[in-house]
Amino acid sequence: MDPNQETLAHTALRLLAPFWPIGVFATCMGALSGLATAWLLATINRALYADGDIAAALMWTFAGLVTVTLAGEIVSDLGNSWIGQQIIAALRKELVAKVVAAPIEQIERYRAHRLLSVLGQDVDAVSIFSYNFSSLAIALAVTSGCVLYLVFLSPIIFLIVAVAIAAGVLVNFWARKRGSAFYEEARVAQDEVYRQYRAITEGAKELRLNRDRRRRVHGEQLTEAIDRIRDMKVRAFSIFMSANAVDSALFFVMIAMIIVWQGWLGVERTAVSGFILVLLYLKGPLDQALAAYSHFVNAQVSFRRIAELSADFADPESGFAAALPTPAASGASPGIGSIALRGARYAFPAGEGAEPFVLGPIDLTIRGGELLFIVGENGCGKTTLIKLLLALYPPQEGELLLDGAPITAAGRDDYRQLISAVFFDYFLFDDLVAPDGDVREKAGPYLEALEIAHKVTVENGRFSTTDLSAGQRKRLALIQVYLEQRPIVVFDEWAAEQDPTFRRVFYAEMLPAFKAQGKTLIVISHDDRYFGSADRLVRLDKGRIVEIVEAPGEAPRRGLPLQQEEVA
Ligand SMILES: Nc1ncnc2c1ncn2[C@@H]1O[C@H](COP(=O)(O)OP(=O)(O)OP(=O)(O)O)[C@@H](O)[C@H]1O
Repeated sequence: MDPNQETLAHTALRLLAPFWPIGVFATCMGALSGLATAWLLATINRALYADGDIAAALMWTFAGLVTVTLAGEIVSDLGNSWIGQQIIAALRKELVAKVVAAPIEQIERYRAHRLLSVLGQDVDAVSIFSYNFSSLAIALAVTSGCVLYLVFLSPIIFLIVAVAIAAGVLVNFWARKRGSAFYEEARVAQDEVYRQYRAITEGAKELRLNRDRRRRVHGEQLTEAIDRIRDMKVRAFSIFMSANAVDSALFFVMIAMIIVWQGWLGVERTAVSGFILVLLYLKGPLDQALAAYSHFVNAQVSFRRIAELSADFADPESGFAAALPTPAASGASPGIGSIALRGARYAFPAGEGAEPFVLGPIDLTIRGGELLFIVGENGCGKTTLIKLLLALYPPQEGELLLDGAPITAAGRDDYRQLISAVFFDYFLFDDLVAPDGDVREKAGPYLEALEIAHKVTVENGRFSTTDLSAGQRKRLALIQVYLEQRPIVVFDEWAAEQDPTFRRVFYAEMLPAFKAQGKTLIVISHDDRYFGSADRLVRLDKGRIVEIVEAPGEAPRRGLPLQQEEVA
């Protein structure tokens, strides 16, 4: 295992640290309850053998011990459950914080379905264990109290009990090893289930149109993965249930041995009945503890996944402190001088049997206030280039400069706050965030101008609906860009879903209007009809800049294919 990865125990202790006083108190109360239970059983045993009437003092002892037992159990139960929930909440927050602060390439590599599977299912598995933790803690406390009483009653009989306990521990150790392997396999199948959940929700339309694919996704891939989880969990449960059965058998064999050997061992009858009373009482808490144990093994498997995610996302991007104000929030955003890539190169990791895609080396200076189009065939690297320009991917070689100064790792997040973007695979947030003022008032004129005011209003800072056509949804994404008032604006094929009229409005009116405000515009486009609207056009091919055309609207073609060195 990776040494950086924490074990379940380490993490539990780390997360438990802030609550240790309550934890110690709850555990002490549980132990007190355990001791009181043992004492209670001893009192009952004595009362059974008492001559004549039971003394009032004994009754008071009985009542007092019942009160202590119940109070201890309740306090311990509440305390441990509360701490369990605190730990789960802390774990959730810690993981979410790591994902939010992780470099974008890390999230892309990890894949959404695996991420959701860990954040959902694995955290839930640990959570279920934490619910059971209090019963486990109480059972252990009660058992410890009872064991003390048993040693006091008869050390010789206790030896038999100790041998049986040791045998039980060995059986459970074996069960854990076998059961854990099955839980592990079930966990692998769970990733596949989450992958297919995305397919049946996000690919719902396609699945309705293609019966063969539907059969494959539903009837084969998903069903097989679900069945595999069921089979593996049933096998794990069978192992744990078999271990429980062996433990129960050991338990009754132990009682039989005590009864049969009592004469030979020369133990008093009160001690024998005390033993049997305590052991029969203990059966309940022990069964509870064993049930919690299978949840514990499952939680351990899930926790390994959580630890892997934690380790994978261990290096946050710097400058992510939530308290930092967004630079653009401090008033109207000033224009920028230039953004430049110098010898910048970015390569994706090679896929199986495929050459890795390499962008660069790129030398490109974008002047402040210009309208730059990035064009080229599918897969030539346009989106990768803007991810470099947006500091979403750090260049593996070369550098990104703003006004001539390199953007360091620490400055990346600040730099990104200068940019508004609508990506091709954008996410439409239904709430609006603006640096200042009332978003309702501010968004109104844009809703009108974008011709969606009859469909959408802004209520309490949110769009009243986002159930719109693809083109209309993209117009809503544009409203966020208007409200952000940032000096750099990036559009990745924004107009792809727009009707011809609105496409023209975008290129002929909206882009020039942004430019008139002094914004620097980077636009990825396949709309060659409108390439003439650009101040400059950069053409990419296979990850390299092959052409830069100045004022493409002024002449049919002024640019010539360039050598890479000439492109700066
Ligand atoms: N996350 C990724 N992992 C590995 N390779 C990737 C990844 N994203 C993109 N690529 C590769 O990088 C190449 C460039 O992709 P990019 O999205 O930059 O192209 P593009 O020019 O924007 O294409 P399009 O016009 O289709 O949007 C692609 O050929 C693809 O194989």
